[in-house]
Amino acid sequence: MNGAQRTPMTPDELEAALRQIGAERYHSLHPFHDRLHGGHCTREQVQAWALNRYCYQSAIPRKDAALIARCDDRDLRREWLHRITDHDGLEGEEGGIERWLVLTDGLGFDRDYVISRQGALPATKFAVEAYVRFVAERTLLEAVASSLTELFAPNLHKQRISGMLESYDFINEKVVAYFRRRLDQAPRDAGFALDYVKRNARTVEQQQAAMGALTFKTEVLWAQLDALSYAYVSPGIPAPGAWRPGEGMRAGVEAAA
Ligand SMILES: O=C(O)c1cc(C(=O)O)c2c(n1)C(=O)C(=O)c1cc(C(=O)O)[nH]c1-2
Repeated sequence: MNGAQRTPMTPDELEAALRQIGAERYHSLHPFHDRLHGGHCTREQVQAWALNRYCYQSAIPRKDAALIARCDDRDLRREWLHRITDHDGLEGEEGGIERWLVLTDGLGFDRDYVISRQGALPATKFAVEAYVRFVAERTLLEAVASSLTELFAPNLHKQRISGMLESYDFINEKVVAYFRRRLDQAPRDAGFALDYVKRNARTVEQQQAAMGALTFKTEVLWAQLDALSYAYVSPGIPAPGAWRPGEGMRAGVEAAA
């Protein structure tokens, strides 16, 4: 389980090692999440979080397309494909990105402003693009393993749904629909990815690469919350050009807020 290890772990030992990475590093541990779920964010801080997270959401289908583009295995491509439509939607069936925009609508944002990503923090953009590039450039095993943070997402989403509904009068069932839907989607996707990694990471090197990919991904998520905290909590200095409270709202929303 460390750099000196010479004998590969069994698949179940590998799973335990991957879960340990989540237990130690997943962004559920970030103080921004306590603040968000515990009702201690201002409306502006919730707005900043949702605006920045749109960048992540909207890049996920590009990341999944990058994985498919380099995959010779037809079964894996078929299995991975629904991840794209889960986010982009299908004719007559809205996807996760639309549900995320319902959340930003509920927070008063103008959709074009959100979609333009012009107000996102530089660190958000860099972290998200690093994830897309990682998946495009590293081995397929690492690309699949980097999605394994989703193993840990459902607990976080459950806390988020109940915490935010309870704590904020500007959050309602309609705007948390994104997270309710992920409660079914994420375990299915993470279960498949975990099984793939357990079957394909057989050597010490492959197992270390899979663990490294998951660690990298926890850093992609953590860096986004660090940046958000610096810009909008303390010291509260958004980068030049990044969103400032009141910007990017739909006409008339500011007066009602
Ligand atoms: O709210 C969250 O904390 C959170 C985390 C993650 C994750 O762990 O990567 C994802 C999501 N949400 C999510 O909604 C989502 O669609 C998603 C896709 C992926 C991925 O790596 O393919 N992660 C996540």
